[in-house]
Amino acid sequence: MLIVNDVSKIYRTKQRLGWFKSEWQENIAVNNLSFKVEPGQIVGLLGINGAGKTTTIKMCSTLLEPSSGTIFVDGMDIVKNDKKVKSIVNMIAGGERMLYWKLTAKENLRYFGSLYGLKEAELDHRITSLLREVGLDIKSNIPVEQFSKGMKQRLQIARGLINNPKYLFLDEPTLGLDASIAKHLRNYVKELAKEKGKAIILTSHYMKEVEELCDEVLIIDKGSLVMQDKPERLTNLFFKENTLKITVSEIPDSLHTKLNNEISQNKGTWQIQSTDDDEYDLIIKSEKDMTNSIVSLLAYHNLRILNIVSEKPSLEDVILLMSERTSA
Ligand SMILES: Nc1ncnc2c1ncn2[C@@H]1O[C@H](COP(=O)(O)OP(=O)(O)OP(=O)(O)O)[C@@H](O)[C@H]1O
Repeated sequence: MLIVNDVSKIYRTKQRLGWFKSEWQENIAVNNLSFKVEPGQIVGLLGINGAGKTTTIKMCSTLLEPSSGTIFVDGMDIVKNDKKVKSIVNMIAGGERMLYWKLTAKENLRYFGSLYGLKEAELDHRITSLLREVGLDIKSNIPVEQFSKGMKQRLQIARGLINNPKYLFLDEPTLGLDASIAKHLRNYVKELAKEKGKAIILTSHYMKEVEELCDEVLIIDKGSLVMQDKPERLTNLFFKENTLKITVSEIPDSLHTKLNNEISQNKGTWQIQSTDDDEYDLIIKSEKDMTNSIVSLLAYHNLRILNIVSEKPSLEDVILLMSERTSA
């Protein structure tokens, strides 16, 4: 099990105040954070930019030392037993970092594998099976600079698995990938947890990914935990509400009572906003999709509908809302 207990990380940076003056500034990136991840579990770590996700993942994967608090992996303190812990954890970041472009896929894996002190025969065996698992076996001798984005990302996955880690930290693993490759990768991540028993922490900006993969979600803001729950609960809490925006050329006052009756019957709220083009946006928030009934009402009163947009909040909206609530 991974146990993060009351962990904080403070970055100290030197700030220049003039030609001869500078002072140290402290930035609390992670603030008294505690959580656990069990084998076979996928935990989503969510938060707005700068919330402290990468710092948390870097500490769990021994790349950074906590300023205070403890992190235990399989009963080992990551600071006191960093060598042993390093051999059973790994981190995979989205994008195109952490690979040597001039080296082939095989050479990259050989290099990263050698850092874990794996024996030649074991390394050979692992490289061959990993390249097959990520579908790069026939491309294994091609320099990475000739790979597509999806191929590079698949190689990143193989690199992250080269030491057969029990604990895997995935930082935006599907960033920039097209839909089909991302889907394939999600299935693979699920398999790693559910069939191979790996404990996984995942950061992602995609709600679909979080819903599909995570057993539990942690939302952090300014380094502190603001919510910990099942992803379905997150969806139920925040994604119930539809926002319907109907743009019309006018809304006569006489229609207000009828709109109010219709919308309040459905426990919704509404407002009218005038636009720069001398038009009006009727904005309705309700759990039930009211598109049909409102369009019928407006059409019955001969109002010209110029545009209709119906949307649910995005993951970004939910995280922002959580952050706003905690700073209020
Ligand atoms: N090396 C560093 N030195 C100083 N401050 C840092 C350093 N790395 C991160 N920070 C600061 O720590 C805070 C948390 O950063 P972190 O990268 O962990 O956030 P994040 O949630 O991963 O953000 P993003 O979604 O943008 O990747 C931010 O305020 C950031 O500016």
